[in-house]
Amino acid sequence: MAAYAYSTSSSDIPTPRSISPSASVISGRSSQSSISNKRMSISSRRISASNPMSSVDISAIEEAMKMATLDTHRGYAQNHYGQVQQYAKTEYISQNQAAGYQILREPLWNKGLSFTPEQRVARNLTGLLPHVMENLDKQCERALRMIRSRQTNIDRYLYLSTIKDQNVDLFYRLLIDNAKEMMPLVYTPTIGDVCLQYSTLYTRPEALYISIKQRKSIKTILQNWPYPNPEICVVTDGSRILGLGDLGVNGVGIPIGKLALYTAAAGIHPEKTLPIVLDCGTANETNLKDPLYLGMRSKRIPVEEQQEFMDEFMEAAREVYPEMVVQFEDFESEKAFNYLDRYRHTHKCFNDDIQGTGAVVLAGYIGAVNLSGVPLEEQRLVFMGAGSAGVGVAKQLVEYYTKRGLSEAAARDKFWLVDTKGLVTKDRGDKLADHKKYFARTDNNGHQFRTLEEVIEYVKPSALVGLTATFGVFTESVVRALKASVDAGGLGRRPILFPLSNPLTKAECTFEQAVQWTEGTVLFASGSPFSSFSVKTGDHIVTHHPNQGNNVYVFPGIGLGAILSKASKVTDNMIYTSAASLAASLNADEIHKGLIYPRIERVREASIIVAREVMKAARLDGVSTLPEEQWIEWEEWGDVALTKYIKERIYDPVI
Ligand SMILES: NC(=O)c1ccc[n+]([C@@H]2O[C@H](COP(=O)([O-])OP(=O)(O)OC[C@H]3O[C@@H](n4cnc5c(N)ncnc54)[C@H](O)[C@@H]3O)[C@@H](O)[C@H]2O)c1
Ligand SMILES: O=C(O)C[C@H](O)C(=O)O
Ligand SMILES: [Mg+2]
Repeated sequence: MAAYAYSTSSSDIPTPRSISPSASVISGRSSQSSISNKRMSISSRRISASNPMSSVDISAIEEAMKMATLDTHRGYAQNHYGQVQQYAKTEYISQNQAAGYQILREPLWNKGLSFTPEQRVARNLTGLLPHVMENLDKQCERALRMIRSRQTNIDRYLYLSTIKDQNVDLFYRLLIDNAKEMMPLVYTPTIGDVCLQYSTLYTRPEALYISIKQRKSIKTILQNWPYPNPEICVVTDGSRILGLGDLGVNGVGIPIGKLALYTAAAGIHPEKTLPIVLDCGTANETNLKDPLYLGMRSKRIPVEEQQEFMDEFMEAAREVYPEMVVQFEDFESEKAFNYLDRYRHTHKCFNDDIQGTGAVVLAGYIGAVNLSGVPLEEQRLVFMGAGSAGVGVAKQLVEYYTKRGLSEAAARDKFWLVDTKGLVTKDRGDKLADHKKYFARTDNNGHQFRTLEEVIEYVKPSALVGLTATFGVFTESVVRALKASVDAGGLGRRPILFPLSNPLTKAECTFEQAVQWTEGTVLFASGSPFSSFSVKTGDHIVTHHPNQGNNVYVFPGIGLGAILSKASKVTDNMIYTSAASLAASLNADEIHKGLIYPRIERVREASIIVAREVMKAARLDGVSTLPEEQWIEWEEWGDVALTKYIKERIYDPVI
């Protein structure tokens, strides 16, 4: 648990500093007295010390609130502090109420109806809340009823955001306990719609917004974040948001959503998460014409200028928050590859779309191959889409094959990548983007294959992966051709079909289509969630269960593992291990149902396994900076001890 000491010597603005270097700053279930509570207890101590009768004098409140809020973020704190003063000085509101009211207004302090009678008295909350005391489960029941009564998913999202703005514990309890229902609201697909309308839906800031015009102030802006020492940052420039293209600053919904899942799925304390959007202009004409658009109203800056901006951002981030892991998200492919190559050896960072997607699809592929009846070495894979995700996934799978004994050339030969111009070949006649060159085929004898049907006819694949951001490109004839090519011998071999594009409106085909067109034999995973469905055949009802092949199964565990192992960088092996451990995390029921990923309700359990194995990989690669004695102890006690260590450090709101 985090421990903080406040230096009061040189300035009236105390600065927090960790006094427990070996302890993680992720707060745990056992630590309901997280940093914010710590601040409050400091506040309360000072208040009661200054007045044993607990009638509070205004200067004590002022000082307490300074202690509570001025420690990290001046603008934010001054705002809070200003409000306290304002309330405290208002004729109709007593000084005691001011302190209590402030607690209820701070989403990280507010425990809603969970405050005990003692806490209500001690914190001047008496009468500010209805009489009942309710645990979080009860409060979730109320919230669920409200959410379910809303007509649209955007309305549900907005309701959830209101809860997040008021009571962080309640928001995360809801998300953790109702992952299947809530995740599609705070993440894909709803978050796609939210991003499209972000500038209209906007009510309050939830991220750092750094524009190219603020290049000289990046450090100051980072320091302005109200919570101390973030451990994980998700940053985008909004240039390729899901499959929706360039949304500019409106893309900030993605870092916000991903970080909500860092907390829900991996227990990273919400105070330790930092969403950032870099505003480099946008190519999106709709946004540029929208009078409410919140970003810079100008065209995207040139790639070179953004490179410099990015260098400055990465440098500033490392200087201001040296422990923070940076996750690159939804940068258009050229930048995605460049930034990953440029910073991966010098900064604690990884790219979710390239590496996270690579890992999650590898995990699903391992499971699917086991069920397919086609041995691993006989598999032939066609990828529709050769962008950051397509190439990232194909490379991860090549690594898997090489680890299983194939030469790199033989492994690479198993992949046929297709883009808008057809099969990617060396002699296609167009200038191939750098990231595609590795997979460009040379065995096509000068013939070019322009359509997916032609490619399937030529390759006879056993697996078809879609990362095109284009709805419906897996047509009936394509899927039927895939099935025919896999099971030409009538041996009951099953096709692997992964339409992975997000959100649902961009999926290459639907789950029902895939089942129908393959007579129920498909091994299916999609990026956004489809529902199970049942069909009656004769007396039998058969229920088909889809899989969600989304990087949410790995990025939270990769980030948590990197943080807890205090990794100096994120290595390829850490990413690879996340895939292998996810593939091994299915329970008996999931295996029995023929699933290839754990059910989404178990994403938190899976993330802990992934984090544990990522930590071990960090250690093996020599990038964990934890003390050696710690590792020796875990080696002695094994996974149980390491799992316990992780569980003790993760956020799990209770009461
Ligand atoms: N499931 C997941 O976890 C996950 C992870 C990352 C990305 N994605 C999704 O993958 C999609 C692509 O992401 P990206 O970063 O690779 O984008 P990208 O823009 O870098 O790549 C898209 C690729 O698809 C090709 N393409 C587009 N339309 C096509 C068509 N009709 N036929 C053939 N090829 C076509 C393009 O030429 C390009 O190679 C997005 O929808 C994104 O949401 C899903
Ligand atoms: O955001 C997601 O749901 C997955 C992925 O990172 C994407 O870009 O589509
Ligand atoms: Mg993404």
